[in-house]
Amino acid sequence: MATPVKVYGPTLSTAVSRVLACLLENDVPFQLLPVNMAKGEHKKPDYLKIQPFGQVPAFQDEDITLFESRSINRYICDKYGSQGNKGLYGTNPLEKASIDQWIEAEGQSFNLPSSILVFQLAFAPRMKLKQDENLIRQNEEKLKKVLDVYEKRLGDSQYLAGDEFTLADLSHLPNIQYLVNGTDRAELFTSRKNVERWWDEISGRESWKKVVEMQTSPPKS
Ligand SMILES: N[C@@H](CCC(=O)N[C@@H](CS)C(=O)NCC(=O)O)C(=O)O
Repeated sequence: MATPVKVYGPTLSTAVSRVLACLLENDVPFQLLPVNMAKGEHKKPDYLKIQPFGQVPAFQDEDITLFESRSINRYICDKYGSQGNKGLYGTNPLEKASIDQWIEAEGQSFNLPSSILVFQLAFAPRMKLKQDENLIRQNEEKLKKVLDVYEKRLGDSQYLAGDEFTLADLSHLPNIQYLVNGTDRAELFTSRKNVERWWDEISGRESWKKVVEMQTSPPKS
């Protein structure tokens, strides 16, 4: 049997959970390796050898090491796509270009305001840090503008890159999960009817439900 791929980092990390969702979609066996971020393990020389920016996740498959969750996911689909969900990263250049376009939209437009809100609204209170109301307001406005674009797009097609669930939709799951279920800002999504329908569909996938289960009851290490 092939050696399981390795994912380094905690399941609560949005970038780690993005990779886990992709592995589960593709039925790829994996081993999760803990990185204790509270103790700064992600900045230690041994870890920096596999993730030079000192962030999670890092990923290993046989003798290759990768970082950047969205690139890792493209690799997983290219290599393992035939084991599980074949359509996640398209089957021809045009499909791939459309999926890439929406993965970029997620990475370049959606991710920054949404991850600032996740940190400020979900993590800061848990960490007993003071919230920055200005930053929250500014990023809420930015996110609303992005979601207005999504609302229009999702009125024309079932998913972002067309009528199939793809890596582009999957990439959004971690931040929306926190905003809808871990803050009082769910309305950003539920007040937009196409976005709400889309969120219900993508968050209802078995793969994502498993990731959320892993986040709420992480395996004992
Ligand atoms: N673009 C990277 C972002 C990774 C990232 O920001 N990871 C966070 C946790 S979700 C982290 O490691 N933060 C600690 C740090 O930046 O020092 C990816 O998608 O993999």
